[in-house]
Amino acid sequence: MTSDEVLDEFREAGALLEGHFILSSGLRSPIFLQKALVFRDAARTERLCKALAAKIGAEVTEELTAIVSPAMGGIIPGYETSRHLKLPFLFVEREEGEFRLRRGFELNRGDRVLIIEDIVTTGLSSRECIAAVEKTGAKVVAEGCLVDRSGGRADVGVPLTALASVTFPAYPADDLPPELERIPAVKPGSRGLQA
Ligand SMILES: O=P(O)(O)OC[C@H]1O[C@H](OP(=O)(O)OP(=O)(O)O)[C@H](O)[C@@H]1O
Ligand SMILES: O=C(O)c1cc(=O)[nH]c(=O)[nH]1
Ligand SMILES: [Mg+2]
Repeated sequence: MTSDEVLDEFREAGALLEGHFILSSGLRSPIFLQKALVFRDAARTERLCKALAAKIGAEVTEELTAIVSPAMGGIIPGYETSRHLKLPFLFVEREEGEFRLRRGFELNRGDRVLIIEDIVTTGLSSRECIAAVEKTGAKVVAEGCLVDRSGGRADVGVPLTALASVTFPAYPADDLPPELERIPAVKPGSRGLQA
């Protein structure tokens, strides 16, 4: 699957949004990939994650024992990719702002983990997820994501396999172009949400 074909899946799902968005990192962007609209279609999700699993199979030669994804966005693609790679699937979720394994999930020193993310922008959420996994003594071997919207510039600290690599603009909040200043900003993601 090419990057254009992956973006077409987002477009067809109505998930390629234009406006003024506050990203998880705090950066602002005129484009947002609303992955939830992709994941509401199981067949579309399967197509994307099957292709991601195949790309990971070709690029990651080291043995893997588990997949871990960061909630919320990573859970559905992580689960679906685990089905194709035939690996156990776990997720980390935020507790007082920090990613942790909960719900009886455990990893140990022998585990060799693949992280699966939905979208990578700055790589901050990926690095936080990797730190949480490594606290258990497990080793993070590689990461896969559906879309790397940094066009390969984000450094997650392990080799990253992106099904699509694209460059979408992102700006610091205090350095917005005039066309964004004019639109009220919305924050679609879950980081910082209060219960
Ligand atoms: O590479 P980054 O700059 O960290 O941005 C990408 C992250 O942002 C989104 O998560 P978000 O925290 O918005 O919450 P969500 O997973 O609930 O959508 C997305 O799911 C990635 O985890
Ligand atoms: O950087 C983000 O927070 C982000 C960007 C994007 O396009 N989609 C998303 O879910 N999160
Ligand atoms: Mg996320």
